[in-house]
Amino acid sequence: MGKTVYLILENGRVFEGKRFGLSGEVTGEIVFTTGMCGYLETLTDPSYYGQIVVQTFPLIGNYGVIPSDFESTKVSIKAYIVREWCQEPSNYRSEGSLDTFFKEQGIIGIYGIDTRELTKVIRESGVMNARIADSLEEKDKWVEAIRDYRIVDAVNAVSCEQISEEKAEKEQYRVVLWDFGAKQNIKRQLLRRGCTVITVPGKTTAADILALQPDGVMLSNGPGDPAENVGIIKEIQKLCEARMPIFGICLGHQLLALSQGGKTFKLKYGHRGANQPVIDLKTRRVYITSQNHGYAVSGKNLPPHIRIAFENANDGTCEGISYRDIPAFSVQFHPEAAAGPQDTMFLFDRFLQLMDENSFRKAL
Ligand SMILES: NC(=O)CC[C@H](N)C(=O)O
Repeated sequence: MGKTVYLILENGRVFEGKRFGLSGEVTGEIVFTTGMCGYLETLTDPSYYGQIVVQTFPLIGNYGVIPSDFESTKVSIKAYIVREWCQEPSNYRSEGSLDTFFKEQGIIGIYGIDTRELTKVIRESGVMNARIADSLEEKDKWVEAIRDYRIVDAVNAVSCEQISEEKAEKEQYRVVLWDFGAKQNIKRQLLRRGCTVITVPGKTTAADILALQPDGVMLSNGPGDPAENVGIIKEIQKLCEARMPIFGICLGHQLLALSQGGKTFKLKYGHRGANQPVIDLKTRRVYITSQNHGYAVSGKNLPPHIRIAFENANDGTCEGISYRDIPAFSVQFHPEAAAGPQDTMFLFDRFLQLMDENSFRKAL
């Protein structure tokens, strides 16, 4: 711990820091999140698969490691970059420090870097790749080599392998959670509302899902470029043709739009944090949301049956869609929060209403 280590950016910039967690060298896509708390939810969000995550908030690790705050069972990030990490966390729920946790999970950590300067570079140049190296001897080689790094086959890398079911205390609905790298708080919010949740792997077909006779399908968040999931997009299209009630979140929102003729594009540096304002275009009310995404659905040339329902108040990008001719809606932000504001939790209740209005299973 504390050994000098270098962060080499694709644009040639180098930052020097100190090690914690696992030793070793790694390449990844470097992104920053502005969340001031919730580092455990960030670390265990499978959507960060393949990425080197930078925290702009300087004090990290202060309340230790608390497994009940995890959003998945493992850490999918490539590496973690912080200004300062707390070596003696203080919290009755803590089960250890980040250093120990990173060694168990096989994660490389760097501290002592000017994360605000690093964030400014990413904001100005745009998202890029980076390499964590023990020396600068091969810097020029790596600056060239890391340009080719891409996050591919991401959903398969993080999705569950088997179907599993968790019963609600008082079952009112049966919902399939299509796991593209789902955050656990999506399942918790469904269970809390009387939904028995059947979690299925990313590679599941529409026919398999329909055979489970759900009242609705939740399309989960997840990592990578949405457009690479050609097979899943086709299966979602079949669910829409069967008029299955659908609620999509983040990657699920993007895949649903792609299945309905929409397009996605990569943002300059993404939206990641817990203070992203979105406008409900029907009520003009602004909600503060939790977000973690590098792609967005294009608001241009949308097919006529797709209506933008939420817009990002900072940059005007699409943050939510409702569909005119199918029982479906989706949002780019995270209504389940974890971490972040819970202003938009009501969307889970809107999903229950959608299932009531379309009573799919009862119609079978
Ligand atoms: N959290 C997510 O679901 C992210 C969606 C997608 N991988 C993106 O980066 O835009």
